[in-house]
Amino acid sequence: MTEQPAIQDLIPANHCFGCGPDNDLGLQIKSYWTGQDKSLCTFAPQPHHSAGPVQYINGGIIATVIDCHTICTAIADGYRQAGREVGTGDKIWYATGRLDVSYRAPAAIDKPVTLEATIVERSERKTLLHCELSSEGRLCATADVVAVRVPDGW
Ligand SMILES: CC(C)(COP(=O)(O)OP(=O)(O)OC[C@H]1O[C@@H](n2cnc3c(N)ncnc32)[C@H](O)[C@@H]1OP(=O)(O)O)[C@@H](O)C(=O)NCCC(=O)NCCSC(=O)Cc1ccccc1
Repeated sequence: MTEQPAIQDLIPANHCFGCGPDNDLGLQIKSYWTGQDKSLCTFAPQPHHSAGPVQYINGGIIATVIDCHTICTAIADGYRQAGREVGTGDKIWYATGRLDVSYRAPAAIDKPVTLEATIVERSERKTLLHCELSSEGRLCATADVVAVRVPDGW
């Protein structure tokens, strides 16, 4: 799994709070392909990512890691569909058009969460993804995401 480079480490000039290697104060999540249409991310929250109760992860942080894991998966898939390695040739860039998160159970702040994204549908302008976030084997959040292809200069 970790022998392949993280998708985020191949995307050039990414300053995103959730997934940009170029954002020193960001979460810097890393995503990896696990199959043709599936990808995985493991995120270790820090104490300051808590909700009101210190033992659980903040909902916005959960939404952010889901957002970034799925959008980076859509970007990597865009390169795959174009027959290119991520980061080569003209830049392929997607933005979040829709992020629909269901919070099903609280996620512990002191345990890593795993995110599994699946590409459900793709067309020229958009990619639909489903994501499941689990903590200690328990499903804590599910999400459906619309990633929309945007121009290089976006
Ligand atoms: C780009 C877009 C989302 C859509 O542009 P438009 O010109 O309006 O697009 P157009 O009308 O040509 O539709 C094309 C296709 O897409 C569909 N569709 C469109 N919208 C929606 C929707 N809302 N919901 C559902 N579907 C929608 C539409 O039906 C059509 O489908 P079709 O092909 O007919 O089947 C624009 O509204 C925007 O910029 N929003 C702000 C985005 C933003 O700020 N996001 C947060 C920051 S990014 C981030 O944080 C992640 C990140 C991390 C790391 C690195 C990079 C990113």
